[in-house]
Amino acid sequence: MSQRFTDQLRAENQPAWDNAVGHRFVRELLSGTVSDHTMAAYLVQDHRFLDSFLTLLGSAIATADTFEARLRFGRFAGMISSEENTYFLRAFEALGVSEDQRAGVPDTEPTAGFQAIMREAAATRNYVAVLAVLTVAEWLYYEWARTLEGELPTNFVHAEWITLHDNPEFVEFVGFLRSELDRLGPEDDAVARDFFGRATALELEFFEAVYAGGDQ
Ligand SMILES: Cc1ncc(C[n+]2csc(CCO)c2C)c(N)n1
Repeated sequence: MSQRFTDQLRAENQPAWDNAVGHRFVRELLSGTVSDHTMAAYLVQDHRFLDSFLTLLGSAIATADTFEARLRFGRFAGMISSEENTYFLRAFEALGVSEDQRAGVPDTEPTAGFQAIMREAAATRNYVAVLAVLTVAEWLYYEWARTLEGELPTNFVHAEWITLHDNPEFVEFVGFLRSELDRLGPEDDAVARDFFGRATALELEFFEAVYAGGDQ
């Protein structure tokens, strides 16, 4: 059997993919040893990621070529607008990060880069471009979350960030995204490769940026 299109894309983007999945931030998160300073720096940036991500999901709803896919994206958009946003707010409270403090933190370069690529993919009105960015963002997160060995960390800020990315609904959604990109990506190969590659590089840079400021 020939290799899945999404497996080819991932293979083409090693080692960036593997370096993101096995990043220091991921290792510290899974073992519950990530410092509050680092976790707060990460979550402040990631909360902004979520905003652009919803724009991209809106574009997926608009450009998908089947009713079933539109329904699937619609359900997912509802889920992340409720449960996931609540996680961020509870985490900020537990970490003692106020709304004013958050507002005073500038976007890191990878955060700005992600916002730009998500807007760019959405503006193409090309379902393949949208799928390529969404697939990286979801699949790569599932790939690190599933590497947990043993017990979840006791701190809910750590534990919930892991279970959000490794639970049956999420696994099903990653499978759906991959099958959509496997189905349509080969017809628009250059676009799929371009967006997939750039999004993977940004995922690695996003983790790197968390440690760039020192004082960890
Ligand atoms: C830089 C960055 N990349 C990917 C994700 C993963 N992600 C973003 S939105 C979303 C949907 C619901 O969880 C998921 C999985 C992230 N959080 N931050």
